[in-house]
Amino acid sequence: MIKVGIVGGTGYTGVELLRLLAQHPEAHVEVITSRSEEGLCVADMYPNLRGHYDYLRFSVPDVATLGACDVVFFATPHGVAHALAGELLATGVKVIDLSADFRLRDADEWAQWYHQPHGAPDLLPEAVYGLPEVNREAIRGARLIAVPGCYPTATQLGLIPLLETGLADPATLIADCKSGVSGAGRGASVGSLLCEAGESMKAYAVAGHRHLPEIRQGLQQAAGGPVGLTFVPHLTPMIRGIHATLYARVADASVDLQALFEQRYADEPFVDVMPAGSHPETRSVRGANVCRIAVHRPQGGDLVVVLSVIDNLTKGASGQAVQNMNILFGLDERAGLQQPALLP
Ligand SMILES: NC(=O)C1=CN([C@@H]2O[C@H](COP(=O)(O)OP(=O)(O)OC[C@H]3O[C@@H](n4cnc5c(N)ncnc54)[C@H](OP(=O)(O)O)[C@@H]3O)[C@@H](O)[C@H]2O)C=CC1
Ligand SMILES: CC(=O)N[C@@H](CCC(=O)OP(=O)(O)O)C(=O)O
Repeated sequence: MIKVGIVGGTGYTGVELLRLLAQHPEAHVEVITSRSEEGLCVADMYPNLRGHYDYLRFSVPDVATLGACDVVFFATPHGVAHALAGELLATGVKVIDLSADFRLRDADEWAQWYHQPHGAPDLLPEAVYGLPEVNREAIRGARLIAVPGCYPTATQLGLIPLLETGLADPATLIADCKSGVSGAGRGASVGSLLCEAGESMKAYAVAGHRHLPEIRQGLQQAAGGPVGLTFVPHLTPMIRGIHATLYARVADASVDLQALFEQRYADEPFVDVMPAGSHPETRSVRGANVCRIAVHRPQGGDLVVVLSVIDNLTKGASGQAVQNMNILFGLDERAGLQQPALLP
């Protein structure tokens, strides 16, 4: 059994890790932290987990306790993994970070977007960006994984088949993305109130969102050169889900895009290329570690529209983190992740 520690057990991604790991055949959660709920039984906070973690109580983050685990997930705000990852790695623990702390290769760029100095630039060279569909081999040998963000996962999976093949104009990409409210974390905020977010929809961070450099970094790797990307996130009245509508110019009308996407993801257990003409819904991925994609070329023109949906908490965070753990420890990549979506 893989001994698992989770730092940040009271947030949305922390409890999603617990939900997924409860069914994992090879992993056992030994430590879960919360500074605010120290001593509380996990099942007392989360009744849906009663019967699964009756032995487990929240404890304050402590390197000695976490250091007895085989792998530690960070489900914490930015900066926490910077402070603790180095010490844990030194004790031989593998670290899988769900925050953005190690996603950008460049420490200065990270500091610019996250408005604080990078807390562990010495660890950046060994951090592996945990998008299995691109970096599976590097993940296998890694000690430190940076799990991609939710918008970046949906956007990159939707666009990379067009960029890797050189088909899309890399200078004119557009990602028009909608997120459920849980993307903003479990902390109380006016913008997340039912009466605020439940009856409205809005764009935000149009001038520049911190996922822009992360998405750009991944797309540039796929394109093998610079990309021009417009990324506009929106907050929508649902609790979970990302819907990315992606636009790219593809001049070559002879290419069978459906076949291209099907071939690119033929061996991927968690990317579902839907039949031509499909309109994937976020409800069809709720609770499932899957990205469903549909590719359209309206009126046969040169503007291609890719629709990409994920659950922000599953393929967009905790499910992808468990997928990384499975690869890291040489397990079946699907272990603990094969449940279908909750809704049709
Ligand atoms: N929500 C989402 O859809 C996604 C989130 N992410 C990323 O995952 C991370 C967690 O997100 P989410 O679960 O939504 O966040 P939440 O705000 O819901 O939860 C944060 C957790 O971190 C703990 N925490 C906060 N500050 C510290 C600290 N200084 N030291 C130790 N623990 C701390 C909190 O517990 P306590 O204060 O009790 O210690 C809490 O359990 C974030 O970096 C987020 O950006 C990534 C992809 C998608
Ligand atoms: C709806 C909403 O607020 N979404 C969050 C992004 C989701 C997320 O947590 O991404 P990181 O892991 O990169 O922080 C936001 O826009 O900041």
